[in-house]
Amino acid sequence: MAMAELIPSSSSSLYTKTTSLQYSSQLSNVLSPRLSNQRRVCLKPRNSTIVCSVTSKEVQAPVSVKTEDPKKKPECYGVFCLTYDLKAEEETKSWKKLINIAVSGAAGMISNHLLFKLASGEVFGPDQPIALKLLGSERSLQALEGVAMELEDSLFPLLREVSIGIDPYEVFQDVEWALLIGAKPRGPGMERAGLLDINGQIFAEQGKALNAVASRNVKVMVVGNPCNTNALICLKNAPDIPAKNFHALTRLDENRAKCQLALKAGVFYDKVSNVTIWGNHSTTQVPDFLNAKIDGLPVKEVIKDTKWLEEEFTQKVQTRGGVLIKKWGRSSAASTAVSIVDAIRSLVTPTPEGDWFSTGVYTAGNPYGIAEDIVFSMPCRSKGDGDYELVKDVIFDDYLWNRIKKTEAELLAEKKCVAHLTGEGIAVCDLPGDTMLPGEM
Ligand SMILES: NC(=O)c1ccc[n+]([C@@H]2O[C@H](COP(=O)([O-])OP(=O)(O)OC[C@H]3O[C@@H](n4cnc5c(N)ncnc54)[C@H](O)[C@@H]3O)[C@@H](O)[C@H]2O)c1
Repeated sequence: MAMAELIPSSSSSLYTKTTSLQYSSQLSNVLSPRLSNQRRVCLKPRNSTIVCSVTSKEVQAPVSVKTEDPKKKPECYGVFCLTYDLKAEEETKSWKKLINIAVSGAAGMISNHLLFKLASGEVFGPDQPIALKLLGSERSLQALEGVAMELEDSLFPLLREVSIGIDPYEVFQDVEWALLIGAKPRGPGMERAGLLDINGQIFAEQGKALNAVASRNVKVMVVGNPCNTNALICLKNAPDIPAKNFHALTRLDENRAKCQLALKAGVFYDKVSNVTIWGNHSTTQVPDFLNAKIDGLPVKEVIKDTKWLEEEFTQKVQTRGGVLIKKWGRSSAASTAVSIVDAIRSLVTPTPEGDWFSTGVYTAGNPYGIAEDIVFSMPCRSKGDGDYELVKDVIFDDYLWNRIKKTEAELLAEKKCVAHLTGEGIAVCDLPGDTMLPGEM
């Protein structure tokens, strides 16, 4: 028999808490309305509290979720306010322990693709139940509710909890993964330095929040641009979390590079491996064709057109995002979400023998001679435990090394621009040219 209580929180608002109920036998009912003898009703009068109620033959219990003061505890949403006896479910289905995943910018375009992939089991596997903690901005709070409604209506069996909020200190509580997508786009006439500052502040605050309330082994994937330097700011503000746990997303660039190499070689893209993106997620990024392979052979043995590799290929990958915006009228969202999935899966599944993947990571003790104390995309391998190691057996030639130095110089300059956000003194911003982010015009 199910029961629900309406519990006043310490503040003026009310939160729904359905307490440790004998809900396990009714789980499938909730997830599968065809079988259900329950009915859930949610009402949100204009400018007021969302009121949900669950009714069944046995239960008539009001369930309430407030929205009045957005700076409060993250809300459980609708059907996700019901709690179930997960233990019984785990026993029957051999499910793993629930993991908490925070997604910021959850009402944005990338998240609109990503959240449904996460909830479907495509990312963490069909035996991994998840809780989604959605962080939005004040402006996007209502849209966040819309996202939560779509998640409800999708009836994902693995999605056990959804909560929404705008305070990272609330939303990041106990999270094991933090996918930091939310950021401000560069407005017309805004300098890159301005973007670094405005978004840097977001990531400084979120770093502090992660440090205060997240799992001590949280893995952080920074997507919001400029993502390398945002990741640096974030990790500097989270001193109690290993710096190694922070990533800047460069997997989309790797995927784009693989596609272009496949196209030129006339092979299907699954034949392309060992592609590294070195450096910054900007137009100084270096897609490495020297170490990449096609069908197990060095790219340069398959594509003999060095001019194409050095000029066209490199430039195509670097500017792909901008070209796509011109065609689409908006920046890449679906392929970015796919690349976030790829990036996470690369950390939670063992890397195939002989291959590697690119991710922007903290350069502490790197074997290549790249400047320390920045976030730089490099080749990595993982045992599938969420951790990674840098690949040692890569080669460099003058072309590759000169390009790496250029992207390194950009990241060192960006770092100086945000010194006020990393606790390293006064910011001095002298960027070597106003490079575009791949997602910009
Ligand atoms: N690293 C990459 O490969 C890559 C690729 C594409 C886009 N991006 C970047 O990802 C970011 C998001 O892109 P999008 O297309 O989803 O943008 P979007 O504008 O559709 O969504 C961004 C969302 O973030 C929210 N937001 C803003 N500030 C926030 C904050 N402080 N906390 C939480 N949420 C906040 C906004 O309200 C909005 O809903 C951008 O910075 C974009 O440049 C990175």
